[in-house]
Amino acid sequence: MATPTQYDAIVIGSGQAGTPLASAFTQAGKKTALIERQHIGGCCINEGCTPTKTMIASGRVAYLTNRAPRDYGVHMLPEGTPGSRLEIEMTKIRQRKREIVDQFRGGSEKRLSTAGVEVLRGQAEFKNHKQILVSLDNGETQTLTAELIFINTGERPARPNVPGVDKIDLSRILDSTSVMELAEVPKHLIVIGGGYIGLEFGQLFRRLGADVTIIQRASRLIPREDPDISAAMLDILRDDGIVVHLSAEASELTDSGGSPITMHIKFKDSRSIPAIHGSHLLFAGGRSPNTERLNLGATAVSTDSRGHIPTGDYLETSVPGIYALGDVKGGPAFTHISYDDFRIVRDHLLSPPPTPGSQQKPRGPLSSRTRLVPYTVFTDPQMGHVGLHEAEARKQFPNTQIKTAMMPMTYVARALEMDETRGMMKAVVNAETGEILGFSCLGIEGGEVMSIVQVAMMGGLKWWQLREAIFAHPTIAESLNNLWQFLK
Ligand SMILES: Cc1cc2nc3c(=O)[nH]c(=O)nc-3n(C[C@H](O)[C@H](O)[C@H](O)COP(=O)(O)OP(=O)(O)OC[C@H]3O[C@@H](n4cnc5c(N)ncnc54)[C@H](O)[C@@H]3O)c2cc1C
Ligand SMILES: NC(=O)c1ccc[n+]([C@@H]2O[C@H](COP(=O)([O-])OP(=O)(O)OC[C@H]3O[C@@H](n4cnc5c(N)ncnc54)[C@H](O)[C@@H]3O)[C@@H](O)[C@H]2O)c1
Repeated sequence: MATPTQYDAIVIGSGQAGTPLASAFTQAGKKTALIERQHIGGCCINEGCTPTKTMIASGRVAYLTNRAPRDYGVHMLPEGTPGSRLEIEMTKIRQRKREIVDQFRGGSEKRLSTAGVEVLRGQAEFKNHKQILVSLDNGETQTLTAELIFINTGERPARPNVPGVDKIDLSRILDSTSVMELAEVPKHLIVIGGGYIGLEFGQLFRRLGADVTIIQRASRLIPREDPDISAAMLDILRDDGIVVHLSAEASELTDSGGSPITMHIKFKDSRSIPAIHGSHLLFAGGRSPNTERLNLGATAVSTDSRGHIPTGDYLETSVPGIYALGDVKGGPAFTHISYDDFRIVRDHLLSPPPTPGSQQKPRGPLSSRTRLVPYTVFTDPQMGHVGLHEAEARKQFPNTQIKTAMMPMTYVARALEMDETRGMMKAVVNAETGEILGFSCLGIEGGEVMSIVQVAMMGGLKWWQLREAIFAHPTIAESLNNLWQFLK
């Protein structure tokens, strides 16, 4: 048997943490191997954030084009004549998406090559807690060994588990990756799952002209969010013409009659509706971790009931020297959190970059437990959130007076001027100290508004300092002066 090749560090998976980590280790003079079985850059660049947000940009143009004559007095002539209607060129939308993905992936590949990282293309699995076997794409195998091993293998779409799904033509059953490769707009897209993926794609395809029905098992959409936000999101999607069934599950799928997909729906209460018919089914019911092919049984690395790898505050697994970063550790499943996992590991195992003018680290000791977690759902309007939701704050601080401020976007001058008044803002504060504990903005540019409050939270500003801050007029940000009048 060939002697294993010795490295200082092995990174499995070229996700949002593994890619910069491999570069940082190599640049620190450590012999590092990065093993990737599919695309450099992982999910975000290839199948997640980048392609979805590129296509969602087309959806917004379609939305505004539809509203242009009615709401903004903007006309494209000739109009009102037979044949004047919005036409969607799905292949052009898809091509734009492919080009942006290629550009972003190429950038990642170039950065790795410039850093001098040794990239192995193939599938990695553990032989023991210090050795990795790689089944290379060229059919050969290679064994590597290192004192430090980093798992950044991410997640993949969970398989649809609806009875009858195996009888449906496979080209009609889509996940978050294949739905972006459609050459035509589906006639009627049935979306299973009312989480971020279901909402972003459901709204996109509605805007491109599809009938869309969302079937959500939970009693509300985006159930991890504040109930007030979920309710406002439901209003927005219904206003867009999307049919939403809550507390509902597909009980059976059949391929019958003129429609390719017939779905029978079971509600948690006594409601019943006739079967619905769709042209395509998008399964957006969650994601599963890529751990089952890692042969973790050859190590003592623990996994939870769903296959995620739990870690400590500094991302070490149950085995010293083996770390897990990104979605594979069980969330929060966001690109910027995976990237921050890279920062945490870098700062603990390599020297952190110096902070100009100070001996201190930029954020104090980095840890996955103490960080603020912001995120944005790219529906339109966006839903940006940072920190605690009201219920979380009340649970975490039972003996503290918690107050909330809720303001509809109809109170925001800039939103009125733009005729984009759907949604609301909600802030959660410690009423005794003035500390801002959490903030959500479901509204036009909600992600950007949230980021302003995030920076205020990072700087320890009290809510009244935002009330008195001078913001340029008329920005959406200036509504952070007015929000606090609703505090109770
Ligand atoms: C449709 C969609 C939209 C999204 N939109 C957003 C968004 O707008 N904003 C946001 O913050 N997040 C978004 N996300 C989530 C985001 O993409 C992930 O949180 C992010 O990519 C972090 O992933 P990661 O670093 O854990 O690993 P990943 O990016 O998933 O990379 C893991 C890599 O490991 C490789 N791999 C797996 N197993 C092995 C093995 N055994 N051997 C070798 N290689 C292996 C895989 O091929 C993959 O390249 C979205 C996700 C989806 C699906
Ligand atoms: N903008 C962003 O940041 C963004 C966008 C997309 C995805 N993501 C990340 O990807 C993760 C996965 O997203 P997701 O939307 O797939 O998962 P999710 O877990 O957020 O939502 C899935 C939803 O589907 C429902 N569901 C599951 N099985 C069902 C069934 N059989 N019938 C009806 N409903 C069912 C669940 O109740 C749940 O609300 C997110 O949690 C997020 O971290 C982020």
